[in-house]
Amino acid sequence: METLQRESSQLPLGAATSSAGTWLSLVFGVGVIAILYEYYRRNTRAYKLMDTIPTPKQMPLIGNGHMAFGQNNHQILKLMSQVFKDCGETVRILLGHMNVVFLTNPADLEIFLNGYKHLEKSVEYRYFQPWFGNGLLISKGHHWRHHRKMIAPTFHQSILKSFVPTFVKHSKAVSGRFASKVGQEFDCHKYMSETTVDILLTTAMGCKVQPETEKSAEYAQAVMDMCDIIHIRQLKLFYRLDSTIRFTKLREHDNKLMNVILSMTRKVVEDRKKNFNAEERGIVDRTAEDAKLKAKAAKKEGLRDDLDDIDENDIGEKRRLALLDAMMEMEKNPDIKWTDKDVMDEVNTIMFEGHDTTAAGSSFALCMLGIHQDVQQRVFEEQQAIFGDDLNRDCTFADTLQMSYLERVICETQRLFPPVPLIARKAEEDVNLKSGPYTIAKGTTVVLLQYFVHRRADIYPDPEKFNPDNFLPERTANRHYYAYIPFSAGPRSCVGRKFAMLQLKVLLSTIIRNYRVSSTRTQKDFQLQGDIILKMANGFNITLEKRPTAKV
Ligand code: HEM
Repeated sequence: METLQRESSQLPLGAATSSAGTWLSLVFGVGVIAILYEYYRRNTRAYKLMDTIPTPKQMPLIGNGHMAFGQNNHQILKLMSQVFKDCGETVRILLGHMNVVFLTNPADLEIFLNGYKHLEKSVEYRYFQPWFGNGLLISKGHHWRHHRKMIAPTFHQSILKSFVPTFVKHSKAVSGRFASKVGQEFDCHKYMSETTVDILLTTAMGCKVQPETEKSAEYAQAVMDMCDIIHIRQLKLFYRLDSTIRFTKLREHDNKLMNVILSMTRKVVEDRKKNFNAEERGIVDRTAEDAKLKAKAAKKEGLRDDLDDIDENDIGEKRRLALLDAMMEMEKNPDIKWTDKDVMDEVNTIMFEGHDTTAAGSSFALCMLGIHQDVQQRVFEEQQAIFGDDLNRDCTFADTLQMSYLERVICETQRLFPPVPLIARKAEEDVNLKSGPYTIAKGTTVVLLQYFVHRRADIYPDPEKFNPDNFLPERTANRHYYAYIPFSAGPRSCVGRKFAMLQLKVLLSTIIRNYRVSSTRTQKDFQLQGDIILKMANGFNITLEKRPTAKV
C-alpha cells in the first residue's frame, strides 16, 4: 500500500520532468538549426561575392525579411525610396538566404536588358504560372523564342492601323459614359479598365460582339485583386511557400479570382474558334515602305527592337492576321508547333498585360492633364490644329502621327508613373556592375527599377516636376537609352508597345476633344501603390466639364 502511494505521488513529478526535458531538447534543437542556418546563410558563395553591395541593416535568419512586415504596397514604395537614399543607387536585400539586388543605374540596366544573355525572368514570376502557364511574359528558352517570333508580327503596323476605327469606337463609348459624371469628382480608372479590356477583346482577340461592360469590369477587377495577391506572395516571407499559403484565406480568394479570369478568357477562345474565318479578317499589307523609313529613323535614335525589324523587313504584299486569329491558323498548321494550351496561355498573358497597363497609363495621363491646365491647353490646341473645325470627326492613323505634343505628354506621364514599375531577371552568370566595384552572383534575382531610374536627378533635372519637354528630341538625343524604359528594352521588351502608344493617343485625343479635365489635387497628394502595375491607392480622381463643341 505504502509502495503504491509513493509510486502514485511520484508519477506526476516524473511526467513533468520528462515534458520539460522534451521542451528543452526542442528549444536546443531549434537553436542549433537556427545557428547552422545563419552560418549557412552568411557563407554561401552568393552572400560572400555580393557582400560589398550596400544593404540595409539585417536581422539574424530573416535578413531584411522584416522590412515588408505589416507594410502595405504604398508604404513599401516609400520604404524603398528611403533605402535608396540611405544606401545609394545599388542595393542588396536578403530574404532569408535569398539575395535580391536592386539596380537604378542605366548602365547596369543595359547589361541585363541588352542582348540575349539574361533573358530569363526571376523566380518571383512563378506566382503567375497558374494564370499565364507558359505565356510570353514568363516563359523561357526555346519556347519563349519560338512564341516571340510568332507573336511579334501580329503587332505589325498594318494590323495596328486596321485597329484604329475600333480604338475610336471604344474611345467615343467611354466619352459617352463619362457624360453622366460631368461636374462630379470621380475615379476614372474603372472606366479606363473596362475600355481597355473591351478594346483588346475586339482587336487582338477578334471578338465580333460588343462585350458586356459588366463582364469586362468584373474581369478587370479580378485581375487587379489577383495582382495584389501575387505581389503579397512576392514580398512576404510567410506567403511565398505553397505549403503555408494553403492554410490562409488568401488561397481561397485566389481560387475564386482565377475562376472569374479563366472563364472569361476560355469563352473568348471558344467563341472565336466557332466563328473563325481567317480570310475575312486578314489584312493585306501593301504599304510597308513608310514603315521601313520609320524603322530606319528609329534605328538612328537607338530605339530599336524586333518590332522595328518586323516593320522594316516585311516588305511586299502579305496577308496578316491579328493575334488570336493568327494563333488559330498556327494551331491548324501541321508545320508549326502550336497547341490549344499555347493559345490559352498567350490569351491570358496578353489580356492581362495589354489592358491593366494601358488603363493605368491613360488614368495617370488624365490626372496629370487635370493638374497641369497649361499642358492640357497645349494638347487641346494641337488637337484643334489637327482636326480644324470638325473636332468631332473620328481620329485616323494619319492624325495620330501629328500628335507630337500629346506623345510627349504620354511619355512624361510614363516617366513619372511607369505602369510596370519594375522588371526582374535572373543573372545567368556572375556580372560585374558599372555602378561600383560590385559583382552579382549567377542565379541572383536582379530587380531593374525603372520607377527610380526615371526619377534620377542627374538625368532629369527637377525630376519630380511634370514636364513634357523632357521628351523634346534635343533632350532625348543625349540621354542614356536605358534612362527611359517604360516598355523595357532589348529583345524581351514589350511586344505591345506600338499598340499601347497608338491606343493611348486615340483614347486621350477623343476624351480631350470632348472634355476639359480638372483636378483638386496636386502631385504631392498621390498615394502611389507599388503594385505589379503602378496604381493610386487614393483613386485616380478627376472632374470633367463638357467642351462647348462636344457631341457626347
Ligand atoms: C502603357 C502600356 C504598357 C506598358 C508600360 C508595358 C510595359 C511592359 C514591360 C515593362 C514589359 C517587360 C516586363 C518584364 O520584363 O517583366 C512588357 C512585356 C510585355 N508586354 Fe507590355 N506594356 C504595355 C502594354 C502592352 C500591351 C498593350 C500589350 C499587348 C497587347 C503588351 C504585351 C506585353 C507582352 C506579351 C509582354 C511580354 C514580352 C516578352 O517577354 O517577350 N503590353 N510590357
